[in-house]
Amino acid sequence: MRLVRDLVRVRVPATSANLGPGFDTLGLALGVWDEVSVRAVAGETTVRVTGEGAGQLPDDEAHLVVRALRTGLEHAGAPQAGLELVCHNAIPHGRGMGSSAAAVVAGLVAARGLVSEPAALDDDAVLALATQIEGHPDNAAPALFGGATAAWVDADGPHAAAIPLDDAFTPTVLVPADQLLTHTARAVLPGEVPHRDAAFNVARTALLVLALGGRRELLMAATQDRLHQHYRADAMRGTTEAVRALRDAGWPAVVSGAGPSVLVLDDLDDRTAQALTSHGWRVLRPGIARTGAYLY
Ligand SMILES: Nc1ncnc2c1ncn2[C@@H]1O[C@H](COP(=O)(O)OP(=O)(O)O)[C@@H](O)[C@H]1O
Ligand SMILES: N[C@@H](CCOP(=O)(O)O)C(=O)O
Repeated sequence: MRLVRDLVRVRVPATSANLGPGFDTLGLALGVWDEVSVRAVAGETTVRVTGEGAGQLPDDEAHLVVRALRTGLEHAGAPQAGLELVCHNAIPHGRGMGSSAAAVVAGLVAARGLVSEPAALDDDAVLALATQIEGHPDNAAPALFGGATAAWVDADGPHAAAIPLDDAFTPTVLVPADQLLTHTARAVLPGEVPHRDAAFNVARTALLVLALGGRRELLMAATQDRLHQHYRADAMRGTTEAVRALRDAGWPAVVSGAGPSVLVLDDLDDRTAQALTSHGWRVLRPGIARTGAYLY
């Protein structure tokens, strides 16, 4: 295996995981995109970042996209080289919009673009490596494939399947000012949950697949959760309050990923959006990314 290109560019979408009941399983690709260009060079690795994370991320081998790229090159049996990265980031960090999965998928897909036998880094391989790095497949799957996905892990590794999405489906994302890192939000989850809560979520997750396909009357019932949101409530009080108020008003709101953003599985009305903006929330109507990461 060798490197056949010295410059590749990748785009990768934001993702919202869980969608309420589908903890570590369901995910949705959103139309907010990070762009990374990668040049293989003789010198040492450098990273330039604009947009989200500028001035806060490592500018060397410690950068997450570089680490994922190295993992991809190693998996493909390709030689390592110095790397010159330019990252234009639009996905907010530490907000539950899958920025880390996007960075990992960007690095792995960039590695695919650089090597002589890209099949060594086909979608199965990228999903497996991204899941290893992330620890769960629910963001990596929609970041890679686009649309809505159900992801699961078997003895032979992670898999994903597309969930049919109603064409008229328009999500809204509410982004707070504060970050909450995913590993912090995962640390508060219990090791075990009551059987009745597991059964509760199984029912809602099944309903949600129907609701996403067009059975919108099921959306409120389908977005209930007992596996993660209430355990995390104290770590994101503003989010918990916003989800509760929105649901009381009839909006299918859930915590986006591990939070603290809120995902509303509908097109929020302007008046409510303005009220939230005046309380410090950024209101995004990103649309759905129907395709996942791609080289361009
Ligand atoms: N585009 C990026 N480039 C480099 N590192 C990133 C990028 N996006 C995220 N990260 C790293 O991942 C962290 C956020 O990941 P995480 O806590 O999983 O939150 P989320 O994925 O929900 O945004 C950031 O603080 C940063 O260390
Ligand atoms: N299933 C994960 C999803 C984390 O998503 P992120 O966008 O917050 O990284 C979890 O709930 O921990």
